[in-house]
Amino acid sequence: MIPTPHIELKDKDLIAKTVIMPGDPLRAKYIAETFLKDVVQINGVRNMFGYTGKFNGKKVTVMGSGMGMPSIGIYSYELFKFYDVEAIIRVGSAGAYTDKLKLYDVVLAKDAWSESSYAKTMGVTGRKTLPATKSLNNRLLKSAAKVGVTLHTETIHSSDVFYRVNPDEFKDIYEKHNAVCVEMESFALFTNAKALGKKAACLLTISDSLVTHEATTAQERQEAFKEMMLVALNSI
Ligand SMILES: O=P(O)(O)O[C@H]1O[C@H](CO)[C@@H](O)[C@H]1O
Ligand SMILES: O=c1cc[nH]c(=O)[nH]1
Repeated sequence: MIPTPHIELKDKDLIAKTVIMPGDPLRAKYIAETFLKDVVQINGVRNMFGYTGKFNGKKVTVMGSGMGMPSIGIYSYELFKFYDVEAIIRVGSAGAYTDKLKLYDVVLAKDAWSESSYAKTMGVTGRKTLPATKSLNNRLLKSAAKVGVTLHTETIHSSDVFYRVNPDEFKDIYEKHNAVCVEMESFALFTNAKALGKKAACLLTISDSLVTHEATTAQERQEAFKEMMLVALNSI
């Protein structure tokens, strides 16, 4: 069934087996322009830009997911199911729930805890915690060691809500679920991987802290996450 409703490409060979997926489509463009050679654009529907190119001679696709679980749910499902993608590595920003994490620290999600009903709705599990794919995480850990980046391998919180009525709720989530930071997509990504027998992982750079209230600018978020991107690219 290609093209799909949200990806316009007719030739699935133009999409690599591994897709690196930031939330922001402009970050996808930046990664393609900065790190890849022989780049072709593979999607522009709804401005959800995707590109395929070569990194160190290896084919890789980078494509935006949009924000939140419904959005990454659509794109990751179409890539896994209809474009024969085997692995998706999300590269995102996250808010720290503990002062042990500093701005620009890089977290590798061991698993994602969520209040979301996404996994239940998909018939995958009623559990609220889903793991990343271990073999893919091991590849990312090896890559990080090679490029000299420290990864904090931890449980993360995948939230349906960015603006909470009670901004202090994060303290409870940190204590009860050991989730060290918050983002908004991994739980759906891990669900789709499990549903379709594929691989998924998530690297996050700390962009702000709910504890200290420090924050990065939008421009910094778009461009300054090079360490995480190099870990993802060198794992391929
Ligand atoms: O930087 P990205 O990948 O978009 O990730 C985080 O940033 C967005 C919120 O600002 C959410 O998508 C959250 O998961
Ligand atoms: O989802 C997110 C991402 C970054 N910072 C937050 O507070 N939440």
